[in-house]
Amino acid sequence: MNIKMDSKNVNLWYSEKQALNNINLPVYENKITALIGPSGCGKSTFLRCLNRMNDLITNVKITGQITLDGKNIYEKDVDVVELRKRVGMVFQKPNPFPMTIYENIAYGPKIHGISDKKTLDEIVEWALKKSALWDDVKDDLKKSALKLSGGQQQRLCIARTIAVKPDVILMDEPCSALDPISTLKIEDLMVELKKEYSIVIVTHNLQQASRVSDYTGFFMLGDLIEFNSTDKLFVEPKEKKTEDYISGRFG
Ligand SMILES: Nc1ncnc2c1ncn2[C@@H]1O[C@H](COP(=O)(O)OP(=O)(O)OP(=O)(O)O)[C@@H](O)[C@H]1O
Repeated sequence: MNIKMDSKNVNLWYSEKQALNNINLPVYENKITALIGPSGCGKSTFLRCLNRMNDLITNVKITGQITLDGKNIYEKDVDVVELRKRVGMVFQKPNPFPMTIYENIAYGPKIHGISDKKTLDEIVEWALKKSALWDDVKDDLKKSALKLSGGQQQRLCIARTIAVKPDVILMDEPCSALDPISTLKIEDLMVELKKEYSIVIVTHNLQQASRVSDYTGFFMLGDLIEFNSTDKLFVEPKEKKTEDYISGRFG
């Protein structure tokens, strides 16, 4: 099994406050990795380290190493725009751009230099099909993306992410604003997408982690308490803290 991204001794501080302590966590290729743990334990902070989204926050200090295909993404010569193309992100609240469905998807490829209309049309259709939205919107590509339902908007955001052909997709609680049916659709989509992408998802929903993920990391107070295959972590956790959390004793 190939390691797509790897983290070695990652520490992160927001000003004086340390939010991640010595995190070592692999992201396996074509697998879904779930990050779970109580509120404020550092899941989203760690997720944002994987495509350097924390660079946008002032007074953040990061030490350690995170690699993508063996290359340290924090090295000085790394082009962050190119990195975020390869490691895309889907946020908690669907955040389509206030433009048409078509333009939402074509936006990224255009920024990365594609201007041929036919190629863009093909990318839009491909990305919408991949994210199981094509049938819903194929006759409405010129409609504002903001008119879609919340679940459709989140699938559009996933389509927008894959339109630039990333290697890794980061998802920060992508279903927390959605109803149960839309949630199941996104979960099915993740399982479909892992055939081509490596996925990391932050979730508060333990059932969701156990349903969709192959690997799970359990965080607490900035520490990675346990990382294992999802089956093992949920069925026979090694750590007492993991067992207490997954059995609902705290969090
Ligand atoms: N921009 C920021 N500036 C300062 N501190 C921050 C910032 N973002 C997060 N923190 C702090 O870092 C710690 C980890 O937060 P983080 O959002 O990563 O946790 P989380 O596990 O994702 O939480 P939740 O499940 O509630 O989203 C918390 O104590 C939080 O207050």
